[in-house]
This record gives sequence, structure tokens and C-alpha cells, in this order.
Amino acid sequence: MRDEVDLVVPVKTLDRAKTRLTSATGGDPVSHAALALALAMDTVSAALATPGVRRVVTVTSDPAVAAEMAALGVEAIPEPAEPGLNEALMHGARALRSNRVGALQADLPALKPGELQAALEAAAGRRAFVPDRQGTGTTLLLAAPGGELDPRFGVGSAGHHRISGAIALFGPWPSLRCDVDTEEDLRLALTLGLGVHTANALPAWTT
Ligand SMILES: Nc1nc2c(ncn2[C@@H]2O[C@H](COP(=O)(O)OP(=O)(O)OP(=O)(O)O)[C@@H](O)[C@H]2O)c(=O)[nH]1
Ligand SMILES: C=C(OP(=O)(O)O)C(=O)O
Repeated sequence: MRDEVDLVVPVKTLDRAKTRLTSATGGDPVSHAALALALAMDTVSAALATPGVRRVVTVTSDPAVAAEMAALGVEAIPEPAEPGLNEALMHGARALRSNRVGALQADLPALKPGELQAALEAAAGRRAFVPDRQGTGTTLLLAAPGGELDPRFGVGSAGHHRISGAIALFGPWPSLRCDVDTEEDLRLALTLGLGVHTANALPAWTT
């Protein structure tokens, strides 16, 4: 199937992840780690339920993340020696050895499989990306079949992916574009309908 893809989902160690979201859990490290993990679990669960997604792997050096992902049937590939998000994604993509790879950010707790599927179809076999709701970041990057992922994540990644020749996809996919970096993002994701892991890990102010 032309649109079938294997996805790499990068997850930082939970004690370093989602620093901009720290205030959401009142500075409690245990609640913060639980929330960061829940975001990743919901993202991966939605990806696994997407018909055009053949396989999902995570790249992480956190044993707690690896154990929880294993419970979902998702392999955790250890972080490469070279640090950095793009290095982690290239390492995961190489390990997959698939015809077509993609990178999906691990902070999409409202992700709906139908919206991810629609984006895969809109890419129509091209190297393409989905900008976040602000239009500056990237939530999904897809290689062309047989092509390189060439990830350029980081500040202003949407512009970097566009300059590198990837096609920007702007579909009606709010759950795919709502990455959760801040409390404000979390509030918006809540209105879109959170996955069960994040719903169970929500801070008290949301209830
Ligand atoms: N494996 C791996 N994942 C990373 C790395 N850097 C970022 N990520 C993941 O990439 C995704 C997008 O990163 P950000 O949205 O900036 O998330 P973050 O770095 O946890 O958040 P902040 O600390 O607030 O910047 C998240 O799922 C991170 O866990 C890295 O060096 N290795
Ligand atoms: C790392 C990225 O995401 P964020 O803007 O969510 O940090 C990115 O878009 O490259």
C-alpha cells in the first residue's frame, strides 16, 4: 500500500521531558513524569490504531518509558551515542530499515487515528510534514517511499522542513497539530478529547 509507513516516536528521559509544562503539575516531579509519559502513550496508541501505520518504534534511553511502551507492543530503540532529537530520529529510522519512515512527536495526547490517516493520504507518497497549530513547529514528518527522512526538528522546524523541500500539509487535523508544550496547549488538547492515559494523569486544575 503506497501510504503505509513505519513511525519513529522520540521520547526524552522523563526527568528532562516537557520542561515548559512543569508548572502544569505544580512542580511535583512524579506527577510531571507521569504526565509526560501519558502524552507519549496516547500518541503511540493513536498511531498504532491508524490503518496506514505498519509499525511504531520509540527512541528513548528511559527504562520506564521502554517498559510502558513494551506493554503496548512497541519496541524501544536505545538513544544513539550522538545526542539530539534529529540524531535520535535518524538512528530510529535506520534501525527500522523500512521502505517508508516518518517521525511523529510524542506530545499529541488528543491524536485521532482518522486525522493521522488523512495526513498520510494527503502526503500522497511525497516527503511531507504537518506544522503544529502555531505553524512554526512540526508534529509529523514523512519521508517519501525509499527516501531519507532528513529530519530538521528544533526551533522553527516547519520553516526548515519547507526549505529542505518537504511539502507542508495543512489539513483539518486539529488533533495532529495540537502538540502539548505548555499549559495552554494542554487546555486546548482537553477540548479536543484526550486519550485515556493523559486523561488519567491530568493535573488537578483541569477538573
Ligand atoms: N529520544 C529523544 N527524544 C527527544 C530528544 N529531544 C526531544 N525529544 C522528544 O521530541 C519531542 C519533541 O520535543 P519537544 O516538544 O521540544 O519536547 P521536550 O523537549 O520534552 O519539551 P521542552 O523541555 O519543553 O522543550 C518530545 O517527544 C521529546 O520527548 C532527544 O534528544 N532524544
Ligand atoms: C521540537 C519541535 O517541537 P516544539 O516546537 O514542540 O518544541 C519542533 O517542532 O521541531
